[in-house]
Amino acid sequence: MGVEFLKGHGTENDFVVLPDPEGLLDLTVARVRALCDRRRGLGADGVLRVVRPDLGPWFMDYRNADGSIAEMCGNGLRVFARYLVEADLAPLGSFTVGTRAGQRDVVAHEDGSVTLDMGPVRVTGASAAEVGGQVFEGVAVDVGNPHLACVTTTPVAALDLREQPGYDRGVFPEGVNVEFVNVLDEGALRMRVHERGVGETRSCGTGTVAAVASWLHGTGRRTGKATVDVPGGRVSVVVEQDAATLTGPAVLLARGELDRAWWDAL
Ligand SMILES: N[C@@H](CCC[C@H](N)C(=O)O)C(=O)O
Repeated sequence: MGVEFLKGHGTENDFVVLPDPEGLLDLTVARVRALCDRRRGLGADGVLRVVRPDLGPWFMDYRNADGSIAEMCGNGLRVFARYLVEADLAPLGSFTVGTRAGQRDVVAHEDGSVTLDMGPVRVTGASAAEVGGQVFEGVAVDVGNPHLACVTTTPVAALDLREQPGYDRGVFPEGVNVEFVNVLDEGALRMRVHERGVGETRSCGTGTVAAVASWLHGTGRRTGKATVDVPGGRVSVVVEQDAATLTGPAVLLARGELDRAWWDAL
């Protein structure tokens, strides 16, 4: 028997989903890297292992494409929730999923979109990123995982994000996801992101929440809402005093089996 997989994406942030309810898969760094490689594997920004410890809530075991572990993934959690519903493992509507950042309530809608409780969002201080010699002032934002969200008037489309943006390793010892944000209008943002453990991606759900928190912070507010346009589509974010929600699409596009010999040889 091969290893069951599905492929999905949320605003083109794409994932390999590995159903593994009993936690039997040995998901090594080498296997994650091979799965995510766009030439020698299926290709993805990350892996979502679907496990159910002790028959409690389903748990999203998220890995970045380089094999590193991250606390939370907003786009991945929408895809994860969509998989649970399509596999009849969770109902349409509300249920809870465990993540390394804590339990998250999700609402799977009939149209395929998913709304996530993103937990509390905290702006923890000022910092800066550097791209091509240009310095971008921003703020550190904790969305369960670390972000440096920089609101700028430089058009984000003009940035070369092929390399890791420079950042202060003293502020972000575990690495950081870096967002560049343009304000299009009140409540309408555009964002590009360089993700820790991946590189530039077409979207980052936690990053969009950080972007909205950063924009609000810069205008003297702690709460508010915005749409965020990313290269892969659009999501909606609401930031409240001690909570935030993220709504956006979740797509499953393929399912199949990994060749067992390929998997075992990794
Ligand atoms: N793409 C994700 C974030 C994935 C984790 C991130 N790269 C990290 O290392 O923190 C999202 O949609 O939130």
